[in-house]
Amino acid sequence: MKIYSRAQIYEADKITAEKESLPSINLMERAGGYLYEWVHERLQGGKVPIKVFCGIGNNGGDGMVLARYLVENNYNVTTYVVNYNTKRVPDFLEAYDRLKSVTKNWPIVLTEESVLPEISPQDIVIDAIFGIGLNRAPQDWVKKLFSAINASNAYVLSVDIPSGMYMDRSPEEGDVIVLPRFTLSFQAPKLPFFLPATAPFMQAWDILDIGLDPEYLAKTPTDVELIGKQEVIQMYKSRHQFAHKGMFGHSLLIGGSYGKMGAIVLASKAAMRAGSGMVTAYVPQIGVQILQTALPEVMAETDNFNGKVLEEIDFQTEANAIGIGPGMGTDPKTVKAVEGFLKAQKNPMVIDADAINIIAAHPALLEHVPNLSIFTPHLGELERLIGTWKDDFDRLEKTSKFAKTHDIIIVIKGAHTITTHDMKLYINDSGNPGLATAGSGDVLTGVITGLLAQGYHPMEAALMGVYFHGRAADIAINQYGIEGLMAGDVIEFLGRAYMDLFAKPEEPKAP
Ligand SMILES: NC(=O)C1=CN([C@@H]2O[C@H](COP(=O)(O)OP(=O)(O)OC[C@H]3O[C@@H](n4cnc5c(N)ncnc54)[C@H](OP(=O)(O)O)[C@@H]3O)[C@@H](O)[C@H]2O)[C@@H](O)CC1
Ligand SMILES: Nc1ncnc2c1ncn2[C@@H]1O[C@H](COP(=O)(O)OP(=O)(O)O)[C@@H](O)[C@H]1O
Ligand SMILES: [K+]
Repeated sequence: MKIYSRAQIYEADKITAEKESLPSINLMERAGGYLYEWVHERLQGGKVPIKVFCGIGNNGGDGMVLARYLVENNYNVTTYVVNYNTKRVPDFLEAYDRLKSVTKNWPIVLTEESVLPEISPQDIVIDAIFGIGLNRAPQDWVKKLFSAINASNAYVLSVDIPSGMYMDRSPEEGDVIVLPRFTLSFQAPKLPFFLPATAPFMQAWDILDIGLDPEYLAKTPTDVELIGKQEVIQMYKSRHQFAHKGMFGHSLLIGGSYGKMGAIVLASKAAMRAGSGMVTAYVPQIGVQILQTALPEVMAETDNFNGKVLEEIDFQTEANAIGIGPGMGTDPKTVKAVEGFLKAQKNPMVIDADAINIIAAHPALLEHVPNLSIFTPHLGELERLIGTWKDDFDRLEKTSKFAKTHDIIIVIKGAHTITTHDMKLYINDSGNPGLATAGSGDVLTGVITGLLAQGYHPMEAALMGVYFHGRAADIAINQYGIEGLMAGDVIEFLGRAYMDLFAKPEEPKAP
């Protein structure tokens, strides 16, 4: 699914109005109408007090249209104009007039001088104060209103985006954002819905299709995409009946050290479950027995030393894809081995954990990393690789520039893992906090390596791998719960994640 920028949303709005030869207020009427349908479906005429807070821009206009529908349908509504600016926009004014024409209870105008209204926990609050147009810090009295809404314990429904949330920067000290129970966003999700500093405000949300011009939406390329089941289905290649293991590639997982063999065991097993025809693990001698006992399906290769860490990386396996890093450590002998290894590589590979740390500490090695290699850092590893950042948006910009400069793919792991290549961002839509457990990153490395070995393009392997990893965890928590989930369980559910691609949605239960 495409995620549009603010400029693209405004453009879509303009083009839709032009194409339909309708005044832009009609789009606002449509948006407000859909908001009303959503609310009405849930309240069914109930007399709960509804407080609609409207700004003076188009977001406020949407709120005004909703308020008018609520008034016309005899709901118990009080409407407020949060008059934060003298520049009331024309469509807002029109919607405001239309509301005033249907009721004697005109909206209450709030300014800096006003006493803010009491909001009780039984109220429903509609937050239509700021939408995607917020571009500077609101005045203190407006922030006080946001705080009062948040402190009220009322059910808060935000229109389009929680007021106070910016489209292009994370909150800073002193910023206040409305914390809604639900957000109804128009047409498509927005980037901040997925970023660590702002996603916690999006506890629950849905998209309202307000009919922006489908042609414009379809043909406009976006810098950001959301990757879910539909996108992964397009990349998936099914197997034919006469397939044999030689057709699905040989994965080589390099890593492990004394006390950290589990990481490479997990990665190797995950590569098998992801469908790699064969898997070999290249580990220090100390780890061979552990690996062979844990995973009879996986072959082992080892170095010619007898230490606790890898001291050389020299293998016979003719691998279709290599994943390096899990449990490997950063011993100086291993660093030397990685240097030698990287200089000999030509094909894209998966670079994780200590392999990232080694490259971060020896940036000259980057020039030997094959193009389109996939780095899978968590935020700590990413910072070592690219340096610090100001906020979530700055991190995305710096990471995508770094990936572009070195022609690599970077998978930024987190609650919403974001993959970047060629200045584009791909946000993953699967996964849950059950994955916040030791070893789940190692599993991801194995899955991506296994997909790469099967001949998927590195971008497909990265996006599909991240999706399947998260989806497997989503299915697994039905059995293990979020707290109970372990990395090894995710591997056991990878097959189910594949099957789920084509699973029919459950039939609704008979009444
Ligand atoms: N486009 C679409 O497809 C559709 C959009 N729709 C709706 O429109 C919403 C976007 O509307 P919007 O552009 O009018 O912006 P909104 O958030 O209402 O802010 C109003 C203005 O406030 C100003 N301002 C900013 N920060 C400020 C501050 N701190 N303190 C004081 N003032 C501040 C700033 O103007 P400025 O003063 O910078 O000129 C800004 O323009 C969108 O979220 C959705 O709900 C739907 O109707 C249907 C289709
Ligand atoms: N709250 C969360 N929601 C969804 N996925 C998560 C969450 N926390 C962690 N993950 C995922 O779990 C994995 C953790 O990887 P990593 O930090 O490398 O763990 P480890 O080093 O223990 O293997 C990543 O794929 C990350 O995206
Ligand atoms: K809002």
